[in-house]
Amino acid sequence: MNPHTDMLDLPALRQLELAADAAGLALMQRAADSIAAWVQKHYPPASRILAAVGPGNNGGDALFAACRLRRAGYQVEVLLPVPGNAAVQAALAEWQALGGSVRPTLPTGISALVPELLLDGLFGVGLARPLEGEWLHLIAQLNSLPCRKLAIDIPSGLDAMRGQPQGAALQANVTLSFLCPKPGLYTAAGPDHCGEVIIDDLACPPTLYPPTAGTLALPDASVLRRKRDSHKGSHGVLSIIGGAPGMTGAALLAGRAALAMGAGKIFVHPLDLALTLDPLCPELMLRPWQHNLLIPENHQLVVGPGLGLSDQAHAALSRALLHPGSLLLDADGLNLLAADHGLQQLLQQRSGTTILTPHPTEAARLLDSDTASVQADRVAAVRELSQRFDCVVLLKGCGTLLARYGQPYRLLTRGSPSLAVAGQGDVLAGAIAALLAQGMAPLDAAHLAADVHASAGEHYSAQAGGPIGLSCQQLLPLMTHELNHRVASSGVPPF
Ligand SMILES: NC(=O)C1=CN([C@@H]2O[C@H](COP(=O)(O)OP(=O)(O)OC[C@H]3O[C@@H](n4cnc5c(N)ncnc54)[C@H](OP(=O)(O)O)[C@@H]3O)[C@@H](O)[C@H]2O)[C@@H](O)CC1
Ligand SMILES: [K+]
Repeated sequence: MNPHTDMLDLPALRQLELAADAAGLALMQRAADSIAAWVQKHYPPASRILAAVGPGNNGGDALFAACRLRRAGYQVEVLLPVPGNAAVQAALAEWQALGGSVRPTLPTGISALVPELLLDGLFGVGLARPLEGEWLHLIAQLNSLPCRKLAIDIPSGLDAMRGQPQGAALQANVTLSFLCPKPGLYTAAGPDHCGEVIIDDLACPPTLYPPTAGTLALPDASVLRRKRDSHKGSHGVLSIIGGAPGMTGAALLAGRAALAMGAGKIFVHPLDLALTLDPLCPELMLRPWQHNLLIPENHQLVVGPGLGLSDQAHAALSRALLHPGSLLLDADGLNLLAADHGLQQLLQQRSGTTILTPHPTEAARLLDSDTASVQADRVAAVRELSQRFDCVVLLKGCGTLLARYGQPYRLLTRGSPSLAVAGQGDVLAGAIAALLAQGMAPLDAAHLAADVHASAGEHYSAQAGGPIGLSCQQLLPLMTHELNHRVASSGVPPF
């Protein structure tokens, strides 16, 4: 267990808290120390701080931190809307012994009292249901304060495991989270509510942690290191089936991305018979799809970019599912699969690994569900898909998730809205297949390719001054650069 990258399910997190309590670790005091240390690092003494204290231990963290900050000379106000639990009462006794008072509400029009920093300690991982009534009003009031906001453990109102606001959620600039990362900080609406995320393990010994459920740790890229004594055949072969009339660009983009990510040889089999050359990327070998097309076993096969839903597309997918090597299904490859139990049976009989790369709506079709339900619990959705289809699954969207049944799920912390444009799914499919072709294990290939893709999107935003206007052609060189960098910095450093 690495407490900075590994994640627990909620029952396991509760188990850890109990174990720490039994070991006499006084985690709440450590949490308060951590909050006070962060404030002292960023704000000079005498700064105005407002601590919003909720009814549970999250409130206890905030109020004990308020005591430390008052002692250190800060001007601290405490907002305590309801009487809290025993921990809050203990903190309150200390606060009152220091001469502090509390206010139950925020006055409206509080311009005289605007703090420089809000400590958000209303709710943490104990949020048990959607917020209602006065709590909604209070979150709105706090969000409208023109000051920076530090969320304690998790922005109040945000579901720590799912990343969804429950009625409303605090909009933080920084989130200081304890013991281990929580998936809700990084997926769905989490990143838009958390700001910068800092993990403090509170010096809790790794031996106390229960088994992990998921991880933020990235796969090692050293398997992609190249020998000087290598040739194009050393770097794998892949075939792409897709590119129906009107959608030929999708298959070409997948092929170009595979080239940018280092695949040795790339065949594109468009369903549009008129497409025989990519003039911008003549390295791609275009062989229009025919019903008797035979894909050699050693080819990594991608089916879906621009495939369409025609009878011909269906025939291409049926045949592809018999491919003995690994197979990646994307876009209409997934939509055809979702709509046909016969194809699903063929998938279950496959001997090679299959990777599914749905966006949330495609995932919903595969699960006979709807997009909102998938987004409401993205971790559950990706795990269920990987179990139901016995595949490696990559669920796109903010905080991309990956799962293979029986292994900890993986979660990407990187990403950029620059990638929310046409063609990026095709690029990602080609990129994953390229890493498979070069010998990476399927889950690692999908994970590393997605992270390189996400990082390249971040680099674009930084270079272009914002996320608008990214084309696939602009992204590919950034991906190549990022991948080379990952490989060069992997494994044992060279002399
Ligand atoms: N334990 C430890 O070792 C450590 C814990 N730590 C800290 O504790 C936090 C977890 O504390 P926690 O379990 O007390 O839960 P917390 O988030 O404060 O809220 C629970 C309270 O909220 C209430 N409530 C819930 N939903 C509600 C709603 N919709 N609307 C209104 N009320 C609602 C709920 O009431 P009830 O559901 O019982 O009615 C209960 O009163 C964690 O995030 C971290 O900050 C750290 O110090 C490290 C060590
Ligand atoms: K909070």
